[in-house]
Amino acid sequence: MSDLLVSGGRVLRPDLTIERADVLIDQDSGTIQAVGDEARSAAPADELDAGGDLVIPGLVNAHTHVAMTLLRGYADDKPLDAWLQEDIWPVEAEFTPEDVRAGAELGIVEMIKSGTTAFSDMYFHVPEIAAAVEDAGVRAVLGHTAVTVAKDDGGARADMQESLDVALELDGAADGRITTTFQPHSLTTVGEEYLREFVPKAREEGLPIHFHANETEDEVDPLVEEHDERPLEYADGLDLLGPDTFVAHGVHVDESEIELLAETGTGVVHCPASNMKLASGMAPVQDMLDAGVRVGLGTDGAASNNDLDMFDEMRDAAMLGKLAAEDASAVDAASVVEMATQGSADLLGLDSGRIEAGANADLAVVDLDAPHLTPEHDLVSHLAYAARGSDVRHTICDGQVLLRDREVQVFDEDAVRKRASERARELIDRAQ
Ligand SMILES: CSC[C@H]1O[C@@H](n2cnc3c(O)ncnc32)[C@H](O)[C@@H]1O
Ligand SMILES: [Zn+2]
Repeated sequence: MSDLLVSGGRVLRPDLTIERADVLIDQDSGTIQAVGDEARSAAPADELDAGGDLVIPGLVNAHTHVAMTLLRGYADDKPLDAWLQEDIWPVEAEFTPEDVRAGAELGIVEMIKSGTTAFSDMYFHVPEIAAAVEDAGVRAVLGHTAVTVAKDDGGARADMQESLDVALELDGAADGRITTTFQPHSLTTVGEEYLREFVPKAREEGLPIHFHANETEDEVDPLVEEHDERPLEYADGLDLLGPDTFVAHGVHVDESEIELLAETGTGVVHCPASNMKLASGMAPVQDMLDAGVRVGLGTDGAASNNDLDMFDEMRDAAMLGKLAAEDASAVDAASVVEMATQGSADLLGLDSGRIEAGANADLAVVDLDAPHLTPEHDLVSHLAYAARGSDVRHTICDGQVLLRDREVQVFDEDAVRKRASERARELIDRAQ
């Protein structure tokens, strides 16, 4: 048996208490074998020093478009609809499979370096993203995102079918590190007739569903006008809601929709940075938590954030949650740490996000030896408000060391950056 000992650190336990403990990992099964006294192994095959550090569950980015790293800083300071229609979609039409691979590798390197071990993605050329995930050793929930607007019937049906096919083909890839979702892009960009035809097929196949919902008022208002019901009521009528569904954003949800989310067990991925940058609005996160809605956290793509750092996202979620509730006690530090770990992992169906024997060995080790993390009154507060992705010293996923003393082990970081820069430049040249 091959084992790995993470030694000398303080460990964030599932109840958010902190304990001085070693963590023993079974690398063959990729799970945590023991935490604390039982973890002291006579001669582990490998050891990671966590002296003075905080060992936390690997962060889980529950909604992104990883290859959009190529568009970081390309189009800023516009609202969602204009940003997509005028800037993003015209360039995305030029993406080649190689571009998606280069963007995915860059995004994965960024996530590994900032302690994220799993992500849920919506994009196209998905086999390229899967190949990057396989090589990197991270976990991912992938899928092909279908859009039917501005397509003829044949093109629209082919796109919906591709979303089903990709989800069925890639489920379980990379030794089980890849799982999948069926992905209509949103309730306004996929026509009702296509949802009526394909959602039952996805349900029959037992596929989880991931889509954008209630992101902006400009999206909600025409849906209410057309269907004479709230967007999530419309979605429920199409069998889109349920415990196997998670929606991205959920900004403009009214009380009845919050109740519906809670009743149906539908998850919401809160994306605070993107919602602020595109001026989409403030999600009522504390109201959703109070109502028992399952809430996770995501960065959205790097073109609307503009990074994939989940520490930033925790801080943004706490800050924006207070503003939305007009209550400084709303969306507190513990809530955002839970959202970024167990909350997101739960939505994605992963046994990650908690440091406990039997769970997936997905961990990040945070170096606390920094002025901005001094003094140490409350380490959960530090995770939410003060720590940065660059404080991550080691990252482990599925029992394998992906980042050791801030060095990426699985990719040549410089080569990934160079390739992504070149591809991004050529892509923009082609699009103009
Ligand atoms: C067709 S692949 C996925 C699609 O989603 C686009 N996208 C990126 N960010 C958002 C967002 O906040 N709301 C809706 N759609 C978004 C991305 O550019 C791809 O085209
Ligand atoms: Zn998105």
